[in-house]
Amino acid sequence: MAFSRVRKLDARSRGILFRKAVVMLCSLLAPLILLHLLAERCASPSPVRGSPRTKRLVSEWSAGSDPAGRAVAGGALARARAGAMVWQLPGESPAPPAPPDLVASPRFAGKVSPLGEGSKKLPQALIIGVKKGGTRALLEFLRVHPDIRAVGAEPHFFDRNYDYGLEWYRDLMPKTLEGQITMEKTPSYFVTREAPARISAMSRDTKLIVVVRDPVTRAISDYTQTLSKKPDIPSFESLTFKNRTTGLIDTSWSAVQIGIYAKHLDNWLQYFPMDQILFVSGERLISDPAGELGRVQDFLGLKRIITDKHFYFNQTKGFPCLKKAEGSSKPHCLGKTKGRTHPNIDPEVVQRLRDFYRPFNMKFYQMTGRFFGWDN
Ligand SMILES: Nc1ncnc2c1ncn2[C@@H]1O[C@H](COP(=O)(O)OS(=O)(=O)O)[C@@H](OP(=O)(O)O)[C@H]1O
Repeated sequence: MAFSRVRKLDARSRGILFRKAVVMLCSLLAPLILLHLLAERCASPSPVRGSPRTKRLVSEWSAGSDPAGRAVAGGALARARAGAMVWQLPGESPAPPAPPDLVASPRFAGKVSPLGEGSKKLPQALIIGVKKGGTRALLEFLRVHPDIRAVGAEPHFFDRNYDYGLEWYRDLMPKTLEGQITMEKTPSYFVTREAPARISAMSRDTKLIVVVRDPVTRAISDYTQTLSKKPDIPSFESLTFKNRTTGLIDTSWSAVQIGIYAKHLDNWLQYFPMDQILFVSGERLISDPAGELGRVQDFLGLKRIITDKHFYFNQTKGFPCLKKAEGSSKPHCLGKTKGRTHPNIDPEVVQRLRDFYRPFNMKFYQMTGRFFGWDN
């Protein structure tokens, strides 16, 4: 009995001793393990937690950008510069790289303040027409110029919104710095009777730009746009004539009316001298955008900054596009409402319209001193 008690006590004390040893060992090892883990965490990059966007931003940042967020070689901007493929459609050749003077655009070299400095001014130049002439393309291309600032939407001030007053109009404008030109485009001005007097009242020095296009194609383009919104309208052929049998053209139909350029121009010449109006060929704006843009920059008294280096021809779109749009590093084509497929029109009707427009076109060539070649 005594022997067994001694043996029991021995076993208990051995157990206590063992537990104490384990506790001591643990308290010695724990800080060591903790130190080791911390050291490892500092040595290797931490996994990025959060949304895919956060992960992308962090990886772009670590791929190369300075602390201010400007990407350096290998970073977001560098990839975007080389990233014409973002816009590429299957089977399409990639957009050529943007010209270096675009990459280091003066726009981002302090001319336009990211802090929104400058003041809103009334436009010094307007794209007044014509509807479906290529006015959006011209404005988008001009906006690449660091000395041009323009409203994206059509203000329709001198036709629909005149009663709101000039202060309302000015307020729509973007802020500009000294030497920059404020612009807007509203193609309906060209055919608005009151527009020349109203624009002249704002400033007699306003420079006017009119993009003109073969009036027959323009009429079909106009009709195509209406058809896309109202598929139930009568055919182009039936809308063209007052009386199809006599072949009398319905000149009150706006699609026909707008193309009588010489008549509308007469109205403008009551208020503006010819040298204050520039006519841009809608056809050449497609076949040689840089050439037409050169003329526009000269007319606006600007340095020829927009050149053929800024454009590439997008085979799928079938139109010239910008290698880099304003304020962006990506290639940019106009949207799908620009460059629609036109319906087939009865060739006899097309010929009848050509005959109708010919004398007005001749007059227009004479007035403008430029032969647009619509009657070849
Ligand atoms: N680069 C480029 N990309 C796409 N489209 C171009 C371009 N240049 C000129 N065009 C022609 O512009 C036509 C539309 O003219 P507008 O912009 O003046 O139309 S609108 O009056 O503002 O609705 C549009 O007419 P449709 O082809 O009938 O759609 C185009 O032919």
